[in-house]
Amino acid sequence: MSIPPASGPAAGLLGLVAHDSKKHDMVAWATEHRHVLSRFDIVATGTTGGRILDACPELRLTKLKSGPLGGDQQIGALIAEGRVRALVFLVDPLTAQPHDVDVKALMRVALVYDIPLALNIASAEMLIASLEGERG
Ligand SMILES: O=C(CO)COP(=O)(O)O
Repeated sequence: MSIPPASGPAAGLLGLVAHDSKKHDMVAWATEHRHVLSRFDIVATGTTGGRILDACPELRLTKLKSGPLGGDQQIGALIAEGRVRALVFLVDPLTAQPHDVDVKALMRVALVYDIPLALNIASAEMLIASLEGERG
């Protein structure tokens, strides 16, 4: 993986992650807001990132490992390093995840470092509206 350095007009990475049943919502959200997302360097778990890039190939998005294979932990590590500005993590509350410990750890580290964390589309809409306003 090659994560861009933390500098430039939109410093700080955006993290994008979605469980399988939420990937369609993530792609629709990213497509709708691609003009805002294009101002940022993005990191995403592998499958989520691939789906977003299929729809929005212009985005500066680094695909990490798939969530169950350590991708959630990679994003958590970037949060702990102070690299992540905000995280959209569309979780499936109705399906057990084999890597539930990783899911909880990612949410927990986002809380520990007090970064904006959107766990559903309603919150993701508010988050992106805030980013759009900030960045003009
Ligand atoms: O499992 C995930 C988040 O917990 C997401 O991983 P993928 O984007 O690789 O499906």
